[in-house]
Amino acid sequence: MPHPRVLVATAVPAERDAVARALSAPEGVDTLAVGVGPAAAAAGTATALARAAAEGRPYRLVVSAGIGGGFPPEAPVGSLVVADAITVADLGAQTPDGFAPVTELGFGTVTHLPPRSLVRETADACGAATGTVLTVSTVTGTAERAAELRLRHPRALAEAMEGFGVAEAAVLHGLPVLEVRAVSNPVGPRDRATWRIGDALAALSDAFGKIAPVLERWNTHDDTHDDTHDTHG
Ligand SMILES: O=C(O)c1cccc(C(=O)CC[C@H]2O[C@@H](n3cnc4c(=O)[nH]cnc43)[C@H](O)[C@@H]2O)c1
Repeated sequence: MPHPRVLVATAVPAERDAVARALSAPEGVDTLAVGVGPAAAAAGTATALARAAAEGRPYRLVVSAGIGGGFPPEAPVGSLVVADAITVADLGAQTPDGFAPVTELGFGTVTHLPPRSLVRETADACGAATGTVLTVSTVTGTAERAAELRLRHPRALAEAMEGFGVAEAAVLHGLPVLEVRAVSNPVGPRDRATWRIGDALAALSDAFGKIAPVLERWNTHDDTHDDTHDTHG
């Protein structure tokens, strides 16, 4: 069987291309645009993982990558964030007492934890901050919602729309997962004019030039902490 590979799942082709052009020896790392949002990300990633396994060339690591919103001041536009926790922020129920995550309702999980050693090595290689990256189905558009998210998730550095979906697919296949985000905009009041998508894509590409060797050599056995779930919401 050929050496198992790494799958990097992005939302859109522009992110996929930013990652792919940074890979000097792309034999071990595949890039795939799976669509925007957690459902498309989960479906696209799970399909790719299942197909690869059925063809006898399974993946050993899955990476969710792309642009994202950064919580100021810790994650300014143009900076990089590597998730040490991938948390879905809006999967639950609105109750008279506020938001209740699905875990409080007795279902599923809301957080996947990437392997510690992989987070550390990846962040060191590209100069990224590490913290929680939230997955949302609706891009935050007000200061009030940003504050609410930070109150609920004090370690959150960034939000995006795919990480948790990619992680669910990876865990289903028994694989470790990582999330890497290049910050294109602040999380807060919606102001499309402030989005720096080109700068973020350039930062994403630069980051993958530095982290590809880490991804290629990282071995699951380096870290056993890859399937622990935080149930705090
Ligand atoms: O409505 C807008 O103003 C707007 C402008 C440009 C792009 C969008 C998106 O919805 C892009 C979502 C896409 O990019 C990731 N992303 C980037 N920044 C954020 C964010 O602050 N919050 C959530 N997701 C973000 C996301 O992963 C999607 O793939 C909207």
